[in-house]
Amino acid sequence: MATARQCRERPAPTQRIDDPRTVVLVGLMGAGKSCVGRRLAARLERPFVDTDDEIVKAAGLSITDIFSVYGEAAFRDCERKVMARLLEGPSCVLAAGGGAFIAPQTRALIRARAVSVWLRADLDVLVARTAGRTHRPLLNTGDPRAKLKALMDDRYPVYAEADITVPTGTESADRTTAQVLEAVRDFVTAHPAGEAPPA
Ligand SMILES: Nc1ncnc2c1ncn2[C@@H]1O[C@H](COP(=O)(O)OP(=O)(O)OP(=O)(O)O)[C@@H](O)[C@H]1O
Ligand SMILES: O=C(O)C1=C[C@@H](O)[C@@H](O)[C@H](O)C1
Ligand SMILES: [Mg+2]
Repeated sequence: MATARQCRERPAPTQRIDDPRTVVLVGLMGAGKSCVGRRLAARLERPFVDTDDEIVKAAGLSITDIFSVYGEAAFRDCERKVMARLLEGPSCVLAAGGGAFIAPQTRALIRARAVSVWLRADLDVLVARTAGRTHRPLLNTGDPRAKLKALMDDRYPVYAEADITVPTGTESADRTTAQVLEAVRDFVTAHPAGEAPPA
């Protein structure tokens, strides 16, 4: 079963990839963008940056408070600006917020400057991984499963535009990280930086 403990496993050996692009992880809440992103950064010996943390720092408020005080539209505005700043900065592993890739201008920037990885999980996995946590305002409803299902229907066709898709389920976070690492290595070999992104 997926548990928070899996994020504290001992990291595997480092394995750098000689490619200047930032690796951006996208996917729904609970997909593992933060958990796998942190591990991937350690393995690639790159800085790890989490968009949600950067938004909290910039706003001086928790995500829950940004939603409740200013509303979701203001949060999305902040998210777009923070993503643009991070994508202009030094190469890193970037855990995007769950909705970041849905904004067309953010998606275009990611496509131009980064390698994107969709962590694709099914509904049961997402429900299990997000259960009992209160820091995700979109899921603080009477029926988080229904909300996740609605978001899947809206967003999965968009996440599918990512350069790479890695399925994630009941395997360990280390295992997912290893799969992402291998997929990124294959992608940058097939599509070197400086070439036009694949159609
Ligand atoms: N194979 C796995 N890969 C990633 N996370 C896993 C895995 N197995 C279990 N988990 C657990 O699932 C949870 C994933 O949560 P995480 O915060 O990383 O998701 P997220 O995609 O960053 O969500 P959000 O969009 O809300 O920030 C963590 O508690 C992690 O320990
Ligand atoms: O999927 C989303 O829209 C969100 C995901 C989180 O990462 C946060 O960015 C916020 O809770 C909204
Ligand atoms: Mg996260």
